[in-house]
Amino acid sequence: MSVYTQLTDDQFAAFCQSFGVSFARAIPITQGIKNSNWFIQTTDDTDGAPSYVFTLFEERPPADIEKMAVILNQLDGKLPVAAPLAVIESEAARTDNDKRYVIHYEDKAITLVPCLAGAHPEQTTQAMCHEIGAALALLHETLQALQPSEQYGVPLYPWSDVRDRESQFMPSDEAKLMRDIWHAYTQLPLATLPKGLCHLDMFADNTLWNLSLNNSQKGEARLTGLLDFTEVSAEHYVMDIAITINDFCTTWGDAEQGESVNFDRSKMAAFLQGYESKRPLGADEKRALPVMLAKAAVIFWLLRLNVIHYNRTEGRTGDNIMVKNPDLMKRLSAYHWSHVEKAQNTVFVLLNTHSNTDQNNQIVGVFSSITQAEQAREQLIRDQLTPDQLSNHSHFLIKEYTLDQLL
Ligand SMILES: Nc1ncnc2c1ncn2[C@@H]1O[C@H](COP(=O)(O)OP(=O)(O)O)[C@@H](O)[C@H]1O
Ligand SMILES: N[C@@H](CCOP(=O)(O)O)C(=O)O
Repeated sequence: MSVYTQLTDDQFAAFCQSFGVSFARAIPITQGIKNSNWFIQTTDDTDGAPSYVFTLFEERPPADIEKMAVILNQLDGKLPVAAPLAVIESEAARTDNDKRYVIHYEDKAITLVPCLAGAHPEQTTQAMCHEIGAALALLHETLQALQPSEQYGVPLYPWSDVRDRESQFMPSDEAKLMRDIWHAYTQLPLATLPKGLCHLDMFADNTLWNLSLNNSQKGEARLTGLLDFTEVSAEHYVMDIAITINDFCTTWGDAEQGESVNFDRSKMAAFLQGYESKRPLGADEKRALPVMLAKAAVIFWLLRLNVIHYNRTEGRTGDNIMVKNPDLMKRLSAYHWSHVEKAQNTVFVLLNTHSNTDQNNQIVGVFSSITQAEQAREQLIRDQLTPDQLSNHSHFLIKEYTLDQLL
């Protein structure tokens, strides 16, 4: 559980009053690792269910949280988000265009948002991956209205500083893995990949779903909440896609399960289908995805090491501090990187098995991806064959080779 700052009931009551809410009880929230969160019951909550969530932002400065409030208001009505309540101002202070959503406590921002229904999923299904894919695409599209995006997003965290600090203490193979992935990322066409406001932390535990037994059995869990917009920044959409895929499409094992990390490629296909139902991906985004998946896992490997670093240096200890296991993200990075390396060492050879010039198969072309080889085969068939020959083109074969097989 993460509650870093302790507040008295009198403080809660006064802060809630600023938002026009009559405080009855604060219940610490057990999830979350960045901020202090409480469910708030009001004096009108006779059934005991809390109406609001009170957040004290431990890291982000109040100016960033004001930006987050604008973003949430932009998404409100399109996606299931909890937009912050406005501060009740005196008549003299209030102007229509000047609503405030944040109050301050010791230079930290506080917001009060409606409590959304639903629960965090312990497991995901293909249908849920499809739905979150569509929701993320809608988020990307909707936030395009806020321009220039850099002005609405918070600055990206300086992950390369964390990498430099942490990689000094890593075994050399882990530091090499991180370095190789980072290098491959810098080789992507970063200047031209589409960019805009991204959530950057859309993990399953930042989403809420209607998971009633009936719905789960029928595979009909519905998305009821998108949470934690503190990291929204201008970034490549494909990075946001990779971050979300990494969590939704992976089954994370705990210590008893040997900290296993099982990535499910059919869930990823469902996610991408959902995403593309709202925003089709460009060919360059698709090509970048395997490296982005590895880079996204590296970022969260570093993020978790960074939380441990700050807990240590700031003396934050105790039962109410939750940490997430960096090693799981390290394993996911290694898994994705092994796919990138395999793809880098694999070629797809298009062969004409009915060649007139030789008894052997004739090599028509060598391609770095199966898609390119298939496109070339289709083009060849369209260019060379008459319509009645089209049905019989099975002599064009595509074979997969590793580079060392060709030497
Ligand atoms: N509007 C909300 N409705 C319901 N639950 C919420 C809401 N906001 C936050 N929570 C709960 O609080 C937890 C922590 O919130 P989050 O914003 O993820 O905190 P942190 O930034 O510390 O990670 C969430 O995982 C969720 O369980
Ligand atoms: N989702 C991240 C870290 C941020 O945690 P949150 O609970 O504050 O969303 C992770 O899993 O490492």
